[in-house]
Amino acid sequence: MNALNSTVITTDLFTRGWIFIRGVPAMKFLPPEGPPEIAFAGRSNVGKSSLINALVNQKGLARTSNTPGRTQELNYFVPDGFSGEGADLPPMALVDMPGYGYATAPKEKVDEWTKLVFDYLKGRVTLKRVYVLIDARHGIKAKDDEVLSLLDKAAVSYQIVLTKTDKIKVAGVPRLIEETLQKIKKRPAAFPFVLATSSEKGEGLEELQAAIVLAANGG
Ligand SMILES: Nc1nc2c(ncn2[C@@H]2O[C@H](COP(=O)(O)OP(=O)(O)OP(=O)(O)O)[C@@H](O)[C@H]2O)c(=O)[nH]1
Ligand SMILES: [Mg+2]
Repeated sequence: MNALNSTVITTDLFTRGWIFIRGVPAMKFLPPEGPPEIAFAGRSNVGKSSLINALVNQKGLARTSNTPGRTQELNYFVPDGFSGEGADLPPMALVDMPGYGYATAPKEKVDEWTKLVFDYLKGRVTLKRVYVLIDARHGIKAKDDEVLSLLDKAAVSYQIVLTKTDKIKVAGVPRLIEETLQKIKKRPAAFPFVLATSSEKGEGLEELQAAIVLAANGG
């Protein structure tokens, strides 16, 4: 184990500036496996890019849009201040993913990036945790179930994060968490806690930051 690997990651990391380092349009363009990667997956428009921006408190970092299909590559974000040369690697990377399900883009392109999402999720050694985002208004859909099954099969640790909780009644949140937990309780790779967030209102972000830090530290 070198000095870098023994560095303990803390939530202070989220108060630094973060930068975009690479957009990956196909598996062969992935960076060499190194720092732990934490990925954000979910249906198009569920709020993946917005959640990354909210986590690092930088509105324009990941591009967001009302039109589903905004993110079309695996976009890598890391804390600033690491050269990436030699042992000076960032302690972790957040990976924003294209959405699955539907998108305002030609079918060929959508098929291409859906394949990229699935290949990355099942085949990346340094992928430490996947946050699967579920819109609080819609709950788990068939396409989400497909992704959860893939992650179970590949034994990739994942946790469900409800998004856009500001769009439902406050009283509905605990009920939705409970319903979602019931749906995933038999899934072997699912973390048995469901997080509820609103990027818009800044809710649930500290819990998610703490969870990410634990995952990146290998916990
Ligand atoms: N009300 C509300 N709107 C949100 C929230 N998070 C995201 N949105 C909106 O939802 C839309 C989609 O957000 P994105 O972050 O671009 O979603 P995405 O999952 O990255 O979408 P793709 O890259 O297209 O797959 C945007 O119009 C956001 O402003 C939230 O917490 N509350
Ligand atoms: Mg996006």
